[in-house]
Amino acid sequence: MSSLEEPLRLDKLPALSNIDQVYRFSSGACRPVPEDMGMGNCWIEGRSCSSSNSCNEDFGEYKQEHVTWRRHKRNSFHRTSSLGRGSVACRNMGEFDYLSNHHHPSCGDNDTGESKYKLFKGVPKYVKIVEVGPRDGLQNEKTVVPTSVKIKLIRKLVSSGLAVVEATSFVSPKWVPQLADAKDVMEATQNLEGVRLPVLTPNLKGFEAAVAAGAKEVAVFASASESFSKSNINCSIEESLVRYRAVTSAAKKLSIPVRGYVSCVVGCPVEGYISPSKVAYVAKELHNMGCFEISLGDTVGVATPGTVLPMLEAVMAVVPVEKLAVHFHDTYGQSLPNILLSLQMGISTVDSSVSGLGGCPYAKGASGNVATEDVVYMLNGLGVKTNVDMGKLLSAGEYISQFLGRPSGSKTAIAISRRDSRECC
Ligand SMILES: CC(C)(COP(=O)([O-])OP(=O)([O-])OC[C@H]1O[C@@H](n2cnc3c(N)ncnc32)[C@H](O)[C@@H]1OP(=O)([O-])[O-])[C@@H](O)C(=O)NCCC(=O)NCCSC(=O)C[C@@](C)(O)CC(=O)[O-]
Repeated sequence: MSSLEEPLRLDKLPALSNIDQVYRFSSGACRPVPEDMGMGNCWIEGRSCSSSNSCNEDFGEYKQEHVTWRRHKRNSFHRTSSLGRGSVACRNMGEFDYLSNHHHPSCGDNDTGESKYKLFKGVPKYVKIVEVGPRDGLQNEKTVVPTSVKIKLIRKLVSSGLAVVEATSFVSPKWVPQLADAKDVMEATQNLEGVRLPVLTPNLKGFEAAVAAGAKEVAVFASASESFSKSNINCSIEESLVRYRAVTSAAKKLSIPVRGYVSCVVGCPVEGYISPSKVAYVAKELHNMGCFEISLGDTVGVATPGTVLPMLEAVMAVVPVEKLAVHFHDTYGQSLPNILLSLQMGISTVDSSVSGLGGCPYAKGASGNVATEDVVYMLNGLGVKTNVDMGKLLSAGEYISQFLGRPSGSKTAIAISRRDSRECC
């Protein structure tokens, strides 16, 4: 038994033998080609690359292709919503713009020969952010958030340029009452343009309800921990894989893309340390059944770069890196270093939650997801594109934090709002 109150002890962590290991994964901004989604239409962004993940080292033209939907143009950092005094609109973004966009050579640049930049070489030029705030963020709130607030939050997030916003879950309302309005949320948002709105489906019943409500993309969620699987979805890992094969096969018939989650990829609230081979097994099964992307979730937020590295190594041995995403909770404040390491290893899809909302109702003690604002700030600082307008993102975070009546969980949002209250008043 391990307690969430204590981080995984050093003696339980696999040794981080050599930072050079990271260089082996410098695959750059490899993106899946459209057919790789397995099901339905999809979009790709980035350079094409071979199945071996070894991108052409000529960091030339960065390609953007869109297949089925309109993309938002990248908005200027200065263009913000028109809120009142002290809010996003009155921000003097000048200094912040410099700090957050100050350019460091990333993988898109020619080698400067400067050793200090070598560590950034594997970092992709574009990172797709999967915003999970409306689902993961709100599923654990004590008070149920009204449907109209959820819909407004989703609209605000979409208007910030986020290309994927996980909208809700079609799970049992007895298990997660906060998302009992999934049908209404989906129906009100399904026609938003320029965005994908996946929803969680734990079984065929949820899948059918999601499709009936207009969902065009779904996600299944397995676990690398037997105990967590039982407490979260009331079945064993193997039973869950049987259910998910039924979902992916039904989805394939309708050309609906399915994302797969693996929870507890480093630690479990009951079992403690989870071995990388267990994570790799579940990830491979999800990939084999047709999931176009596998998101690796540190559900309880205990991971550090020292535990993320061997876990990713094991998973990348069985699932192509361009099909992987990372999903960190920030319980121990390790999300950003974990994300940076993941990027260095070639991963270019990151899950996050506006204002750092979140936590799983079946992972007691776990805190919210890494805040989207903090991820965007770090990526801007690395010179990595996200297509997210920080001003509009801050406005979405401000909106939901005000509604919930508590300060944002994003350090970036807090820093900017403190600075603005000094400068604007
Ligand atoms: C999986 C079940 C449904 C099994 O729940 P169960 O009780 O074992 O299922 P059951 O088949 O015995 O059905 C019980 C009742 O639920 C109904 N039911 C059955 N399925 C559905 C459905 N899809 N939608 C609506 N209702 C459903 C079913 O019709 C029945 O209704 P009753 O006859 O009692 O009135 C339940 O355990 C459940 O809903 N669990 C979801 C828990 C959840 O959402 N957890 C949070 C997800 S977060 C996570 O997993 C981590 C992640 C993804 O964020 C990544 C990370 O952070 O690491």
